[in-house]
Amino acid sequence: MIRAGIIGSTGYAGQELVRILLGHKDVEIKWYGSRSYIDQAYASVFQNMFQLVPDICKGEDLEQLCEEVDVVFTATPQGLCSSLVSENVLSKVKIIDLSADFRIKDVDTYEKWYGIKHQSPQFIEEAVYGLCEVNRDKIKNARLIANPGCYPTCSFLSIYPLAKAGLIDMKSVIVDAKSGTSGAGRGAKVANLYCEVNESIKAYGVATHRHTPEIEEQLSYASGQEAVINFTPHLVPMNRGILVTAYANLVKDVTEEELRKIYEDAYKDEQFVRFLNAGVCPETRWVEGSNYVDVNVKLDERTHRVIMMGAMDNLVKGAAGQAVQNMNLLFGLPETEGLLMPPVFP
Ligand SMILES: NC(=O)C1=CN([C@@H]2O[C@H](COP(=O)(O)OP(=O)(O)OC[C@H]3O[C@@H](n4cnc5c(N)ncnc54)[C@H](OP(=O)(O)O)[C@@H]3O)[C@@H](O)[C@H]2O)C=CC1
Ligand SMILES: CC(=O)N[C@@H](CCC(=O)OP(=O)(O)O)C(=O)O
Repeated sequence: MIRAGIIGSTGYAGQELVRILLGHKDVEIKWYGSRSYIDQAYASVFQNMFQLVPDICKGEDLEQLCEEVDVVFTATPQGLCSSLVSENVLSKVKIIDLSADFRIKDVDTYEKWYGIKHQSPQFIEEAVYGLCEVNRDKIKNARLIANPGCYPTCSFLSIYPLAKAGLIDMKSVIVDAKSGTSGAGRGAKVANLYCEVNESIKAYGVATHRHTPEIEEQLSYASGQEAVINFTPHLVPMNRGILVTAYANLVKDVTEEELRKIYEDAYKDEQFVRFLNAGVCPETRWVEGSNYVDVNVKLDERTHRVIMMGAMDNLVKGAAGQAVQNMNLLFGLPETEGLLMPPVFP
């Protein structure tokens, strides 16, 4: 059995990790980490876990946790994981960090977009960006995984096949993205109150959102060119889900059939990326509660642009599901273990 600890188990991403790991036959959760609910029953925080989780919440103590578990998930705010990780910790356990601390290779870029000082830049180079579909082999031997961001996962997987094929102008990419409010976390904020969010939709972080450099970096690796994108996220009145509609200029003439063949080839062996039939647009409701990303592509001959679409559950493939996918790779398990639950509907 793999012994797991979750720092931040009482957040939205953390509680989703608990739900997924409880259904994983090779994992036992040993540590339900919290800041606000120390010594309280986990099931008193999340009543859906009544009679399923008898454990109490514990404070964050990575040095002690290292002695008790094989893998630690940090589902905590930006800056916490980088303030805890050390050579001693990494010599004892695998760390899967759901925050952005180790996603961006250039520390100045991280500090500029996140507005905080990085606490352990010495581990950035070694950290592996945990996008399993692209970095599978590197992930298997890693000690420290930077679990990708939610918007970046959906944006990148929607665009990746054409970026890799060199068919789009990497300075023309526009990503229009929408997220349910669980993406903003469980902490109380006026902007996320029911009356502020319900029956409304708004853009936010326009031209300044911190996921912009993460998406650009990964698209640059995939295409071998410098990617410069416009990324505009929107908050929509639903609990879960991310929808991406991305646009780019084609750099050469191509048919819709050729575009579709590129996607088919890119994703034919990927269990969690579903390339939809022609004409079907991804919808968040068809992936909710699952680790699937649905993608599709459409050629607009009139404008000589391509439209790339994706839908995914921000808490599953965008956070906890992807973290478990990474854990499976780290421990030599089938990548899909514990993750094949079908989407829920309605
Ligand atoms: N929500 C999402 O869709 C996604 C989130 N992520 C990332 O996952 C991480 C968690 O996000 P999310 O679950 O939304 O956030 P939440 O605000 O819902 O949860 C934050 C968690 O971190 C704990 N925490 C906060 N400060 C500390 C601290 N100083 N020491 C120990 N624990 C602390 C909180 O504990 P307590 O509740 O007990 O105070 C809580 O369990 C973030 O880095 C986020 O960027 C990544 C992808 C998607
Ligand atoms: C709706 C909403 O507010 N979403 C969050 C992104 C989700 C998140 O937690 O960020 P990471 O994926 O980088 O971890 C935001 O825009 O800041």
